[in-house]
Amino acid sequence: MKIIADENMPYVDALFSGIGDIEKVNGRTLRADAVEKADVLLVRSVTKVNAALLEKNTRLKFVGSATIGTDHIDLDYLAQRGIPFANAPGCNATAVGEFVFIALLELAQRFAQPLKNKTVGIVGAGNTGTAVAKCLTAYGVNVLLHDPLLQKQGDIREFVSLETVITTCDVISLHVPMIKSGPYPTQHLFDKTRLLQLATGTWLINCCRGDVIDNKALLDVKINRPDLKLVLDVWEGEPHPLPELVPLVELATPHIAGYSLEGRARGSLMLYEALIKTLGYSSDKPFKGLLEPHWIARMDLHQIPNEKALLQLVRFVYDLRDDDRMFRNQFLNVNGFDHLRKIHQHRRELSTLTLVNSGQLDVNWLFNLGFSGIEL
Ligand SMILES: NC(=O)C1=CN([C@@H]2O[C@H](COP(=O)(O)OP(=O)(O)OC[C@H]3O[C@@H](n4cnc5c(N)ncnc54)[C@H](O)[C@@H]3O)[C@@H](O)[C@H]2O)C=CC1
Ligand SMILES: O=C(O)C(=O)[C@H](O)COP(=O)(O)O
Repeated sequence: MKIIADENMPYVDALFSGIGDIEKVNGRTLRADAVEKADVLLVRSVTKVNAALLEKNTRLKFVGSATIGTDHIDLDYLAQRGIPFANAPGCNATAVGEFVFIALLELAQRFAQPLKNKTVGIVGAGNTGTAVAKCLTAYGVNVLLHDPLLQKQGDIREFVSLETVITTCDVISLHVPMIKSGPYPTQHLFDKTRLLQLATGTWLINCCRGDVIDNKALLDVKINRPDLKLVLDVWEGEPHPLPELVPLVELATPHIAGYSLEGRARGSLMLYEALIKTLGYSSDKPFKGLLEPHWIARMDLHQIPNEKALLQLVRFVYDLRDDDRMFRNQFLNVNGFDHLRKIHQHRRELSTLTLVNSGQLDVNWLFNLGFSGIEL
């Protein structure tokens, strides 16, 4: 069996080598000739899987995408050809949740505006939006959710309108899929009109898809609104973001909000499990066996951390400023964006740091936030 896998998908050898011969490819430049002989195709968000890519292939038994987003997959075409498909919903939710939380702690310190006093509006309350809400709620931040689809489906959480989010929230974090049509499209959901409605001093975060914000309009608005603070992990026109926009963004990263090692390992493992189910085999790969232990084992807590100390604590695990710095140095290089994504190996989740509570401190909120904990 021939397995063609994106070279940026970790743990492919550990998981799939017993199933077939693996060929690793650049997913961004993948073309029909290269997948002609594939029995299994494993992709990431940069590969458009459609009739043009698969026209020469008559043997494909499975397509997997190690992502939650499926906007790069022609699902109707796969269904029409009877090719089983799986993606990896939720694999990177914790990573995105922690990324947004850490970004907000960074902005709070930078602008001396405590995060605790802010109201955060989350647009799209699925896997990643819920993970952001979990971190913020654990820390005691007020959160408002907007998700008309979940609201209609009877989700018991409280929801507000998009207008309420835009006009009343101090922070807005976007977590919707890329949808071009239908009753709730998200392409340019934040167009010039909505961007102009943002309240003074709003912090706007986009970790879902670049096209959810009209980036040209954002540039125009931001030039005249220094009060707006932006965190962008995703960009229109990836891998070539608008060059004038990047310097105006507080924290700028190359679509890596979901790139914890744990999140990426979960994505590969979910595809492995879906493939062996499709083939009728049984699973024998434990998640824990895939990951290397983290270099920080445990840390003693002697007092309850304030917001500044909390930021120092999370920076031990993941310092978002490193990714921001590398991005600013590289984004103008032709392959800079993709290069940074390819070499991204340095991020773990908060659970890799065990906090030892030897002083009977009231720190359950830290464990709810994601750190591992031991009570002595
Ligand atoms: N930057 C990164 O590394 C990552 C980006 N993503 C992107 O984020 C998106 C969301 O991821 P998940 O939360 O895991 O997906 P999800 O499918 O679990 O949640 C998306 C939510 O958005 C809601 N939604 C859809 N249209 C909406 C609209 N017009 N207004 C408000 N809510 C709407 C849906 O009802 C759903 O609850 C993905 O589709 C993907 O494009 C996801 C993971 C990592
Ligand atoms: O899950 C998604 O959807 C994402 O956007 C991934 O986190 C990142 O996508 P890749 O480009 O690495 O597949």
